[in-house]
Amino acid sequence: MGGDVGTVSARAGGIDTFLIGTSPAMRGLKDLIALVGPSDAPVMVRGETGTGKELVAEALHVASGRSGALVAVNCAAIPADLLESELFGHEKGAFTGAERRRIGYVEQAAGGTLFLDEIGDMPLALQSKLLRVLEARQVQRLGGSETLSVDFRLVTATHQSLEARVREGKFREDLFHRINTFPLTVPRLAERAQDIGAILEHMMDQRLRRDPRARLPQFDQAALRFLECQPWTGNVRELRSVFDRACVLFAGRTVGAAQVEHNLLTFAVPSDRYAQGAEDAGEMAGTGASAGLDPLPHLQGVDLSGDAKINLRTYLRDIEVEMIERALLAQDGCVSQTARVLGLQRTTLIEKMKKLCIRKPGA
Ligand SMILES: Nc1ncnc2c1ncn2[C@@H]1O[C@H](COP(=O)(O)OP(=O)(O)OP(=O)(O)O)[C@@H](O)[C@H]1O
Repeated sequence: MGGDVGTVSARAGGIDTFLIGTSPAMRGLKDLIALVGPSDAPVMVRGETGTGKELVAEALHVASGRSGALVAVNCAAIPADLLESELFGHEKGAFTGAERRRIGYVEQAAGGTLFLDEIGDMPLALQSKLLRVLEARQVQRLGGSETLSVDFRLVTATHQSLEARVREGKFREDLFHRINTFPLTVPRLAERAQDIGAILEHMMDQRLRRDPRARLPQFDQAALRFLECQPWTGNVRELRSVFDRACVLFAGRTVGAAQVEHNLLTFAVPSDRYAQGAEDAGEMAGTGASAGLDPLPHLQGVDLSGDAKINLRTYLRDIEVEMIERALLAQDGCVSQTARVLGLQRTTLIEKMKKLCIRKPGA
């Protein structure tokens, strides 16, 4: 979908083919979709931005078994003065510029589903009209005298608190109750982090379908664990942009936790992408200094060519201490999370902390 409005034709396969995830949070959501999908009652999909509310609307349409179209309208993206005629249609000559009859989205959704995204942004005057249409199941085009019966299933979505909009006088309470028969909340990505691997695979499949010769990045286990520990304030949309970045920066290569941290979560071009001569990351690690590449962060300023001696064991221990301390800080002192981020068993991390005299932050 995307954009202001779209008509979506039914997808082949069930909802599991596009609404990805088998975590308990996603399973709960899919069970509810299967339960309320076939009923005619209005559904309100809630959830933070980028959680997949539009996909849930699509899943509800598929689960409804309705043969008509899914018509998706983003109420925030259409200028307020146009929204009314876009939704309800108009007759020729209804207003200046109405050169021909227009069938509105409500009519287009007959026998199918009308998805009103960002319903909280709908102007108050239009809210009254929508309520009338929902109550009467009839619509009148602007400038028209005919009353048309319409049979559509309403799904709405919002990322804002409609209760707060009602309190502020910006959303009609009667409409709120009318459309809130089945509220469904799409969980944040951080609440279903275990689905990240499957969602990434799905994104890879989508890319391969578009371009069968695409060279895709491969996320290793440590990279996946690292991704699973992120806050994901932009939810799946943010994950998609990390994936898109990986497709450019690590096409056909393996992505580890360090690349995720340094190049994907905070955008930075990996040094071997703009240096000459390095063929892969392993080669870069081995020859970085001599090939004129940027050295790995911990080797910056270290001169291995002169007489200076380095105690490798002490050097590595310092790196280990620094990594553990930084990870503990980033994970608010949570040892289990820190162990996951570092790819260690919890007990191994505790042993290392004892041995290296590392305390939890604030302890
Ligand atoms: N469970 C999922 N499986 C696969 N892709 C997903 C999933 N959830 C979301 N996405 C993808 O994440 C992106 C954002 O999803 P979507 O537009 O549905 O979010 P939204 O909640 O409607 O966001 P907004 O509130 O900003 O409109 C889309 O590219 C969508 O395909």
